[in-house]
Amino acid sequence: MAAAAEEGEGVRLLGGRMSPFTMRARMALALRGVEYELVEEALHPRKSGRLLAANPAYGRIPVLLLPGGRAVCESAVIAQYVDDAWGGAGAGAAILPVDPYERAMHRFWTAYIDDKFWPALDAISLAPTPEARATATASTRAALKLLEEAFAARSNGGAFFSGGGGAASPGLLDVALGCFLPALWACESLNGLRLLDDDATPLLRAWSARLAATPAAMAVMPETEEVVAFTRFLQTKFGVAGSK
Ligand SMILES: N[C@@H](CCC(=O)N[C@@H](CS)C(=O)NCC(=O)O)C(=O)O
Repeated sequence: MAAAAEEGEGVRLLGGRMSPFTMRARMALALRGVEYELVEEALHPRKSGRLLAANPAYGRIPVLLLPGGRAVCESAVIAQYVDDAWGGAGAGAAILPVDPYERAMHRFWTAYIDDKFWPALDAISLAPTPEARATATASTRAALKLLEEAFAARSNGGAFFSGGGGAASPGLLDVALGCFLPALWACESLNGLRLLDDDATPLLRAWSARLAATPAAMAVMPETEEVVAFTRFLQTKFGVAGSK
């Protein structure tokens, strides 16, 4: 394991096992070989004082708590912090590419995933009407199409978005999109859809299977059935009728 960024008590991650953003942070920690404790935060019926103190800006999980009490919030920021803080001897492969343009591309597409792809995917299962569900499905497919093109451009024929001429380790963009795979598979199952398939998104479909088979993903991705049950719970909570 890589040495912790600071001396003292261990690294902790405030998060939730079913939270995709927590999965993103956990995959980054695993890729860098960082030892940490996952502290499960119950967001309902109210958030803990610990979470609100650690993330007063958003009050959201995940939050990385460093020895000494400092906190890093926002999953993409956490992934990049982990990359910066736990490099060096004994660390796992780098999460961001070395090339400045590729680094910029990883950050750009990570923001796109959070701003466009995830809200569209999330809206499919939580849509209040069949029309809204159809609109969200079309937006999700359009986003995946762009991400398919991004994969072709960034992977350079390699196994992951991180490309690098055959580099076999996932990077920022892999964990940024990969953390939503369990939700995507659950959405497919709940709504009788294929979102990743060999016709529209052959590269992403193959990538998704490769990423899910990595130790970093296997350690944190819940079974699809668990995510289906969690989505049904959310549908009930928000008073939304499922499509099946
Ligand atoms: N942009 C944030 C999103 C985090 C997020 O939405 N977390 C959810 C759980 S998956 C949460 O804390 N929800 C509670 C809330 O929004 O109040 C990140 O990347 O970390």
